[in-house]
Amino acid sequence: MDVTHDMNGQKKWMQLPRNVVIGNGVINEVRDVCTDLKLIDNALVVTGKSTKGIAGEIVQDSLQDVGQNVELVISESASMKEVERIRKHAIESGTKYFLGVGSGKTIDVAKLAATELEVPFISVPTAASHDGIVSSRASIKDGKTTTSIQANAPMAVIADTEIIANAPYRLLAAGCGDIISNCTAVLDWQLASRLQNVPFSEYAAALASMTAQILMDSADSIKPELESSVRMVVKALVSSGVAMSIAGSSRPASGSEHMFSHALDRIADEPALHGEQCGVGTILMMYLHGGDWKRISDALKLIGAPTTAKELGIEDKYILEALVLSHTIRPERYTILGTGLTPDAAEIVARKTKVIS
Ligand SMILES: NC(=O)C1=CN([C@@H]2O[C@H](COP(=O)(O)OP(=O)(O)OC[C@H]3O[C@@H](n4cnc5c(N)ncnc54)[C@H](OP(=O)(O)O)[C@@H]3O)[C@@H](O)[C@H]2O)C=CC1
Ligand SMILES: O=C(CO)COP(=O)(O)O
Ligand SMILES: [Zn+2]
Repeated sequence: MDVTHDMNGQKKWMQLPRNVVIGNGVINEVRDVCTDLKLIDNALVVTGKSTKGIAGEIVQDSLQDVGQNVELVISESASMKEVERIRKHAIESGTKYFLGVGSGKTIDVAKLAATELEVPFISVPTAASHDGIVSSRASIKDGKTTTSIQANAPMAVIADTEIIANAPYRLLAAGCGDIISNCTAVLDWQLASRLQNVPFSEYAAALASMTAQILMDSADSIKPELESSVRMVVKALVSSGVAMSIAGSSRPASGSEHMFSHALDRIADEPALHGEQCGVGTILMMYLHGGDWKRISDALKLIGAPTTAKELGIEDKYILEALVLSHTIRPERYTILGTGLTPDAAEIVARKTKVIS
């Protein structure tokens, strides 16, 4: 079946970005892209504290240069309260479209505020840390709880490879972890389709898993400060985002390994980056699937992404607790975790895969 469903299983339109611009210096093409999309006035740039100076102000200035009214607002968290604050700001200033310029949190807040106001949204990532830069999903965090919400996909994605190559390499390596996690997400989806007859899209699943395989095959060419690496990762993130749009859910890119990451977000004192945790979660869940978990671990190592609790900066006890908690995170999403792991089973998987020692 290859129709798109929302979270309630109702049919809805498949949303894809219209323009995807990837390359060196393409931040200077933001205004041309906006003109092409007939977005000619009253923009709201949502950016982050550090990314304001890296890209937010460049976008604001270049749109002002062509006579647009552009406001800029800094977003510091991805909470619902923050979405509400920015939505109100947009209403008061007559915003006609949003640009999310920055990292994952910033893009999610801008994406959801734009969805609620039913105005276009343009994604301008300054890091390739996960596939939310292109997807029709927004992750909202309230306290320690993360909620994944269906939103409108960006109308355009403008990824400047020079800016992204200059971002801390840790963010790009995390993006690779998020892509590699498609391996177990697709296995979980196939399992749920066989056991519970959940809606399954062959096209979305094939695209998501092929994207992860290509990246793993090229793992030794992903290096810091290399624009060619950034291009490869951004294209893979776009493919993952498209797979989610085809599916109408995050199923092709989020399974048990993401549940493990969401569990860590809830319990760890200082969680690591989303993509880093998903990468380690993929090693663990591939072991549970009886698959080649070592290949996952080797690819992450080649890229320079964490493969152990120590490298994540998370205590072993939280890894074990998260493994036991993971199946409760999203009970409606059937995965290899089934009804859950016992504490002793969690310890075996974590030790065998060398995630803890
Ligand atoms: N919508 C979706 O489908 C998905 C959403 N998510 C969500 O995204 C968030 C995680 O996003 P992630 O990007 O990993 O982390 P963050 O959004 O937490 O960003 C990490 C840090 O990187 C900084 N940064 C970004 N770009 C640069 C740059 N070029 N140079 C220097 N610093 C930079 C940010 O600065 P600044 O302070 O300016 O922001 C921020 O401090 C979570 O809330 C997660 O739930 C995750 C996966 C999918
Ligand atoms: O992170 C995602 C895909 O990589 C989105 O998944 P969630 O639905 O788990 O938030
Ligand atoms: Zn993810």
